[in-house]
Amino acid sequence: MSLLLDSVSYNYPGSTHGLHDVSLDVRTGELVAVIGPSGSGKSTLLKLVAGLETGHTGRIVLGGDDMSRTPVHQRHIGMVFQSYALFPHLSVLDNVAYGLKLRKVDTAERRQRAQELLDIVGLGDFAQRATAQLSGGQQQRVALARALAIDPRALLLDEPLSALDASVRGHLRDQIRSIQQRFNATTLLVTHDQEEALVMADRVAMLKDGRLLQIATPREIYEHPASRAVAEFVGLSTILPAKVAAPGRLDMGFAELFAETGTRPFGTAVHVLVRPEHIQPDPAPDSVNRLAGRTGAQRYLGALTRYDFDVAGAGKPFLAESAAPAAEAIAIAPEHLRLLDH
Ligand SMILES: Nc1ncnc2c1ncn2[C@@H]1O[C@H](COP(=O)(O)OP(=O)(O)OP(=O)(O)O)[C@@H](O)[C@H]1O
Repeated sequence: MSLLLDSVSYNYPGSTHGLHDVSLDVRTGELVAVIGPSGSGKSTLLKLVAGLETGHTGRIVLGGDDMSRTPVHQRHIGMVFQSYALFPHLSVLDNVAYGLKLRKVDTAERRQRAQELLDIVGLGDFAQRATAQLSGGQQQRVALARALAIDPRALLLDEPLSALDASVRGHLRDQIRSIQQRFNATTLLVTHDQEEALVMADRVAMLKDGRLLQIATPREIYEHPASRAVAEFVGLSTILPAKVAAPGRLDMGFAELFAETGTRPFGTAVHVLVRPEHIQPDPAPDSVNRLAGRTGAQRYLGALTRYDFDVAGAGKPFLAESAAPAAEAIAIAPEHLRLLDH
């Protein structure tokens, strides 16, 4: 079932904060990750889709039905939040069966369905436990089973992994993704963890100040960010100002570099984005876009070393990653200098 937001705007009462003219579509079975800095409107977007906040303008359409005036419980949406929010006085099984009870599904059927879902999330043997006896990761899996038990029209995940430690998070990330795909659940996932977004999502939507800056596949948003704000938020990079000096040539102030300048006229001011993995250490002396300098701070990451490389006059170091840091020069292939117009 597809989910469409069409020019959705919302202000919290007495405030200018909220969402501003956000349009996006989530296709049936698609997982769209919503990212953005703190206060950018991620949770607000989810609450509007869920119906927990009301009074927006524009349309929220689920499977062809405009939900804008539909109360929370009639939207038939599954939700998983950061805080596990399980009912502590109910067993694991009864937690999962809860939504079915509200929908008046008979006892035998809802117990069977809840047990099936617990099996799917790998907690089949925990049905009779109290929720307090579960780890954080297990509680989040119960929350996911509970959200899916009602056969929801859409699934909303609000930072479902952020309270968990890194080792559990990585594993659960894969598990949630595979269950989401198995159920073909149309899903919005809010996360502040951009790696989580890139790994899990079919597409990533970036919000800032209540506005949608870009929605694109993980690869597209990483390799072709629509603006400086997106480039700075998604992945590591070095971003420097430059001017078009001639077709295919950039004046960086400290050097002239070859780059794909497109149809931009002479003198156009741009910013140049370079990803760490695109910086080649110690190129041949006659290499294109060779920059001499010296290595600064280094962080050993196992297979790779991440390091700063200082080029005189650049104003800030280039952030690079390679098996070994550069000794005296780096080079950046012209196609890896990404020009940002705003
Ligand atoms: N109940 C509220 N009343 C007034 N303003 C609010 C309310 N809830 C959130 N806001 C404001 O709306 C904006 C968007 O908040 P929201 O919680 O959606 O951001 P977020 O991207 O989810 O942030 P975070 O990553 O910190 O959770 C922020 O400026 C926030 O201060």
